[in-house]
Amino acid sequence: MLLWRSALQGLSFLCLFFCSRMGLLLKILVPFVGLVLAFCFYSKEDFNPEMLKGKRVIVTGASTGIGEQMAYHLARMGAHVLITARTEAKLQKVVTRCLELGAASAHFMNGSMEDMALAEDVVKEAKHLWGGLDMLILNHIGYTYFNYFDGDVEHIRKLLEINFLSYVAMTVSALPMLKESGGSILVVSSKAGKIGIPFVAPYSATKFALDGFFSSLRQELIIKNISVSITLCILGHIATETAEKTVSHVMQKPGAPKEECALEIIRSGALRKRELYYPYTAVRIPLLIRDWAPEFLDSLTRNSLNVENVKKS
Ligand SMILES: NC(=O)C1=CN([C@@H]2O[C@H](COP(=O)(O)OP(=O)(O)OC[C@H]3O[C@@H](n4cnc5c(N)ncnc54)[C@H](OP(=O)(O)O)[C@@H]3O)[C@@H](O)[C@H]2O)C=CC1
Ligand SMILES: C[C@H](CCC(=O)NCC(=O)O)[C@H]1CC[C@H]2[C@@H]3C(=O)C[C@@H]4C[C@H](O)CC[C@]4(C)[C@H]3CC[C@]12C
Repeated sequence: MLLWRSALQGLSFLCLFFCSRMGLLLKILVPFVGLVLAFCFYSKEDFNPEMLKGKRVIVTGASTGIGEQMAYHLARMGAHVLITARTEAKLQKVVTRCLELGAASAHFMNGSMEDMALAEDVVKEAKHLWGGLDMLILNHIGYTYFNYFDGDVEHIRKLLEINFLSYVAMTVSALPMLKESGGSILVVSSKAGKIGIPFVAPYSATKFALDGFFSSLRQELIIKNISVSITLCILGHIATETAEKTVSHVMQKPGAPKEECALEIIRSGALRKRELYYPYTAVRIPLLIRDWAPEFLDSLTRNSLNVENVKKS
């Protein structure tokens, strides 16, 4: 089977390479290669929602968007959830809904992840509530603009605190409990954390940092035979309220559904996948092109946006 998959992958790469030169890539081979690779890599392994029953799960950035939907899926699966964000009223509503949906328990802690002490306190609260932790879902992001980089280095520093260093701080605090439970870390990242996308330079820097840190940490856990999985979730455009408000004027297609995205993140973490690509074709194909024809990918990405609608600063 492995030989079969390697042969298919090699054939797919060759097709991509030759047809990218002949300009056929866009119309014929991208869907074909996407299907082939989806067949190779994306078999619906047997995920069972029962896997999450009674599991103790922290979800950050869960007052709205993808994080909110992940909380609801976990509740339906009978997990214990501890959710975080800044807005207490929204968190309270999500907790109430989680209990209605069947969560084994549901609690929240509100505050900004600019504060590393909060990052650590959330993990301490999980220990206090449950005596342990099975899954840490790192999902929150700070506010970012979608425009030409304006030279504001302080914005990048602040975004690194919220989008990257707080993820590291929570991981450091949670690792002892995750080692004990053989648990999982799910790191929500972006296509903008793997390839160059215009108008998101500060945000993209924080997502690339996540890949570097957690991919290195995963290697160390394997070397030390520590059974804690790390799943890096590479997302394309998802139809959350914030994303639609931020980019609807430049996107040529609607975002993917946040509910399905949330379920795929949980599924990939429960199956201890190395990486999740969602939507599969919109994310996996560009990553394959990235290393074979980077300039071609850059032009594809620019052409996918209504660049003229972004005001030049
Ligand atoms: N939507 C998309 O197109 C894509 C999303 N992603 C990733 O998916 C994840 C979720 O995105 P999405 O659901 O769209 O984001 P949303 O903006 O919908 O949600 C962000 C969450 O983070 C919380 N948050 C914001 N600022 C802070 C802060 N300073 N400290 C703590 N929490 C904070 C928000 O709550 P509150 O304001 O109450 O604090 C909210 O719960 C992110 O990691 C994002 O990078 C990746 C690719 C595409
Ligand atoms: C515009 C990006 C997608 C470009 C692309 O893939 N085009 C080809 C195609 O669509 O097939 C978006 C990919 C990632 C998005 C950004 C992100 O990672 C999350 C942020 C979430 C925040 O709430 C709003 C803006 C985001 C920066 C979001 C903007 C759109 C993307 C860059």
